[in-house]
Amino acid sequence: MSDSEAQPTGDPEAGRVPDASEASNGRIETPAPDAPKPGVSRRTVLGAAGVGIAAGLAGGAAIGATVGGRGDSEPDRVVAFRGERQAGIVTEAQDRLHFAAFDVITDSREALVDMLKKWTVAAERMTRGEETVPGGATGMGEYHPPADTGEALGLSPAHLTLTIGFGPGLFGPSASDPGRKDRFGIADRKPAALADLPAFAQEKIEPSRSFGDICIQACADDPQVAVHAVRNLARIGVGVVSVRWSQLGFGRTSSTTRSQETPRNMFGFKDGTANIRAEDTETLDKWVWVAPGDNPPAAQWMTGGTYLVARRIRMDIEPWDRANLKEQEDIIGRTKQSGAPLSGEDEFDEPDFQITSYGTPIIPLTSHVRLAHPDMNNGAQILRRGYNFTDGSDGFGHLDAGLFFVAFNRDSFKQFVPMQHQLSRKDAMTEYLIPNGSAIFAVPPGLRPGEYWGQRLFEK
Ligand SMILES: C=CC1=C(C)c2cc3[nH]c(cc4nc(cc5[nH]c(cc1n2)c(C)c5CCC(=O)O)C(CCC(=O)O)=C4C)c(C)c3C=C
Ligand SMILES: [Fe+2]
Repeated sequence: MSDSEAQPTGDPEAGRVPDASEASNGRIETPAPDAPKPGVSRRTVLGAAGVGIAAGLAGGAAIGATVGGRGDSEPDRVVAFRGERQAGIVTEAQDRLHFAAFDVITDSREALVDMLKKWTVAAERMTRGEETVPGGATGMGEYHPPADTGEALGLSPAHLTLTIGFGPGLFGPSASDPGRKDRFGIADRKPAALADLPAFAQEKIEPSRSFGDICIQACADDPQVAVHAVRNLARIGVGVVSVRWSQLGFGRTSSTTRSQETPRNMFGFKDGTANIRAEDTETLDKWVWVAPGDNPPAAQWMTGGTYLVARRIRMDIEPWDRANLKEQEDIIGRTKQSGAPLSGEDEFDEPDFQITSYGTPIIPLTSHVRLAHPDMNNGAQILRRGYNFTDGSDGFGHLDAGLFFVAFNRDSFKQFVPMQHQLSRKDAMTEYLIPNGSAIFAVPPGLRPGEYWGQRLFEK
């Protein structure tokens, strides 16, 4: 975050976020002229400025958007904010998550759109490792609350991605508020696939951990960068939105590019082996991205987008830890050491569900991988992008640990929902799981230059 941009001044207008009246034709003009160019971290500019070569450096760098949208080869760790898709979906999964769901607390469409414009400016800046506004943390004068909270000053952009989604409640009645009106005149623009998730067997959904009108998924390789981003968006949104619930995640439980090692979940098993990857473009088109034919003209704003399902799944790790290794492996359907299916030898071997031993399937009928596999789900696939969590203990001697499950799919009611029904009824792992948070959001496509978050939804 920039000290170099800070222009110490007593002028309260200096570096403030432009408001809606300043944006011509709804376009957001994002980069401050003196801001580091994409691809140049705050730290780089700071160092370079010290020897007087900042301008040359800033002019020469480019965004490091690789196939997963993340520039691992770039030392500066910036993921492109704009593009055909929102970042944070096929972007190589970062190590940390701060996910926040907001209630919209105003009935004013103008106030909501104004906030979305401000959010866009701040979000794009933060993904570049900049303050929400130039000089926001310390450069706005002594007598004004800083426009950036400051805890990311000096930190790398850390591959921060900010992904926005809109919940069913934004469009009128929903599970969180069944009596709600169409406050923003957008009910006709609600896609059919943006409906509340049904109840599933064995879950204990807590409304205070569920639903939401808008979500922000902040992923980064530094937890402080992700938390700073959500905190500052919440601060900018005061009076328009309030945080309904949020979740921190500390270790990814999926891989989203072929170059990533498969991580492990809180059961100690490799998780993400059979996930869809950024490189699987045909599979993504089939199972993740919304196509023009999926929606009527009023909901075309979702074309190129996807639907995000979030589930907070507490894992009963203490009883799990007392289960023997064979029992654990039979529940998952893969070996703990290598992650290979019980029918194979290597992690990436295709599971063979036909093989039996003494008449019993080697991959048990109640195993997780069998029941979640496309063969058992009419071919359906989903892109998983979840995180581990531990939120202290429950007061009864157990860790409140689990998996914050995030999945992206083209139509949750044809993909996630039937899969989840099957798992919650038959999966042996269910005995160790307590899903207690649940939400669905429509995630629009990425932004073109000058667009703001939600523009295609709110502007006809
Ligand atoms: C409804 C969808 C799914 C939920 C909810 C879910 C929860 C969940 N999963 C694990 C651990 C593993 N899952 C694995 C594979 C896997 N899981 C799902 C779907 C849901 N999981 C799918 C579609 C798949 C892939 C199936 C396939 O095609 O083979 C695995 C195996 C490794 C891997 O492929 O990722 C593990 C391990 C936990 C712990 C959990 C809830 C807490
Ligand atoms: Fe799973």
